[in-house]
Amino acid sequence: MTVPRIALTAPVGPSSAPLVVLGPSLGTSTILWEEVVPLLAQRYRVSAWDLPGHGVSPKASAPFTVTELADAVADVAGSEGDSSILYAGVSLGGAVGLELLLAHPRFVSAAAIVASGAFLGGPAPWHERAAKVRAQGTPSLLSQSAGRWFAPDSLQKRPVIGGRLLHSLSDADDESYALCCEALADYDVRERLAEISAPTLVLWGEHDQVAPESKAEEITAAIQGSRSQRIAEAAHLPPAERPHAVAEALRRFFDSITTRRNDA
Ligand SMILES: O=C(O)CCC(=O)CC(=O)O
Repeated sequence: MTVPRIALTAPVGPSSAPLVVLGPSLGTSTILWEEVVPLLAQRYRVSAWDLPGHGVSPKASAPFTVTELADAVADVAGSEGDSSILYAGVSLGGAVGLELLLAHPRFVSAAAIVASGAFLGGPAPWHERAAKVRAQGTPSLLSQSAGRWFAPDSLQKRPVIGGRLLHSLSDADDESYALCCEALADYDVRERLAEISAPTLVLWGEHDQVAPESKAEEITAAIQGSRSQRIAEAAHLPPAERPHAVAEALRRFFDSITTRRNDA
């Protein structure tokens, strides 16, 4: 395994504000968070990262684990000079969030896990998807992914961002996408959730079939003090489908951490 390389956008927001780092779901890019960033940047410095071979991150050519992706995020976010960060990630980006809380508990002071879970299906479906992408490319996933990503009305209501996200998928590097699938094949932190003590918020889309409410409940049942919140009219990509609802939930959550810190 080799540590994958990822790119982080330059932070936007007040220069002395706490840093919020936002992570993508598989097949998407920083576009996923584009409408949330300005809403959070009123109070936070906000950066987003791209998966290997997606958006502007370099392609991957060797296997990596979700833990190693989390190490890469901690490494690039650490180069911003903050002693700790706040984090939110969607699906694979949420899995990275749980790994960050486990492996970098001093650096990640709170995380929001969005449309994700402690286990995302296991080896068989991910190896199957990796093989399909290596044989036929990411464009072969478009219609099925669109069906899973968006709630019934989301694409009609938000065709521009929906279309751009689907372009992120067809533009993603095939081998990097396949390597992300293989990282998810081996991902399972269910037995380790109770080790997490940092504040954790779980957001789930009411129409999400990839990470439904049961996955959110599995996390909140195991992490003491964590809580979950449903995002209505969203499926697997709530930040793009309901940016204001997601930004509001994140802002309340992060404000509760930073207020506590300021009062201490
Ligand atoms: O979104 C992820 O990071 C993993 C789940 C997934 O692949 C969703 C999809 O494309 O159908």
